[in-house]
Amino acid sequence: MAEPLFDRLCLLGVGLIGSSIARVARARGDIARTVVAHAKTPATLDRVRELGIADVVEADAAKAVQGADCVVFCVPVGAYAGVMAQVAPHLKPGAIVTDVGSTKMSVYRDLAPLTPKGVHLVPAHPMAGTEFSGPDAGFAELFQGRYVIVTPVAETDPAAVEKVREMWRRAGSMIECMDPATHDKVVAIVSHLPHLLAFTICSTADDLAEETKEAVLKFAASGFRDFTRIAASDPTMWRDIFLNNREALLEMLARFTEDAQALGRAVRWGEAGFIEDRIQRGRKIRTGLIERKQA
Ligand SMILES: NC(=O)c1ccc[n+]([C@@H]2O[C@H](COP(=O)([O-])OP(=O)(O)OC[C@H]3O[C@@H](n4cnc5c(N)ncnc54)[C@H](O)[C@@H]3O)[C@@H](O)[C@H]2O)c1
Ligand SMILES: O=C(O)C(=O)C[C@]1(C(=O)O)C=C[C@@H](O)C=C1
Repeated sequence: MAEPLFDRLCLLGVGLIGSSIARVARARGDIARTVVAHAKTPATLDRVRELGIADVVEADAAKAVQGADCVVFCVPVGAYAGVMAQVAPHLKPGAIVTDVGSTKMSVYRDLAPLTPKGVHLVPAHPMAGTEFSGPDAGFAELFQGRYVIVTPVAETDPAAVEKVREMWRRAGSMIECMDPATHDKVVAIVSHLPHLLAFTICSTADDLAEETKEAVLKFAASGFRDFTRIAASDPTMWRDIFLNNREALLEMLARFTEDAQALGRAVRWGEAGFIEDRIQRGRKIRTGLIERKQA
């Protein structure tokens, strides 16, 4: 087995993503010698102890980061600045601070000004997840075969970037580097807008059920069900994502609205060719995704 990459890895937040990192680190043994886990609530801390997925479980964030050579923010992106304010004075000189947050410009905005000199900030985002949250939801294979986007900037230390890349390689992921603004645009269309649509379609169906006093959802077959899986995601996490990728999300929503209206217009005027073309494009994207997965 290769030497562990880190002596002490500290996870701030042990929900779906943090607990999956803890599990893969434990399963492999070559990511960290010691895994320290910090969470906000006593219930989560107790559960992490029961699950036995970390070597040290620490209620105090400042104590948790002490001596860690890598600290991973695994909390909702809206909590970053507050957590960093607690831990910054206690970070080891030369330590790497990385994260798993779904937005990346906000990470620079919230963490960079508080990061002590000599500590390396290397933001990252695993493109892997589920609709479940909390420490029980995690699993060691979550990152297997999935992309992780790392978003260094010109000043980022290349050696620190390489260590973060290697951590994700060992977790089974494929790594791509991207600038933070491009990242936020890409995820706005492939992740944030689909969630916004899913939350909205469920609310609309719910309103309709109230208006018609009919159990609309009783008749939901697999099309609507697919939306409800996404809509079951954690409210705090998604509130924070929407508010911290506001510009890119609103831009994609505006484009989507225009395109949806164009399709609506085609339906109104019976433009069969236009309608069929849109459906064909959807099928092509689905087929392409499946082919890429099999390749
Ligand atoms: N769920 C996904 O599919 C997914 C995928 C990729 C990235 N992410 C990102 O990963 C991060 C974590 O998401 P998750 O799905 O693991 O969420 P989660 O709700 O399962 O876990 C969040 C954890 O953070 C803790 N926490 C919240 N506020 C805190 C605070 N102020 N101080 C300390 N701990 C705090 C919670 O107690 C919990 O342990 C988010 O930033 C999210 O954007 C999520
Ligand atoms: O699979 C899911 O349920 C997810 O929502 C995962 C998903 C995504 O949209 O693809 C959600 C947010 C993350 O930042 C990355 C991945």
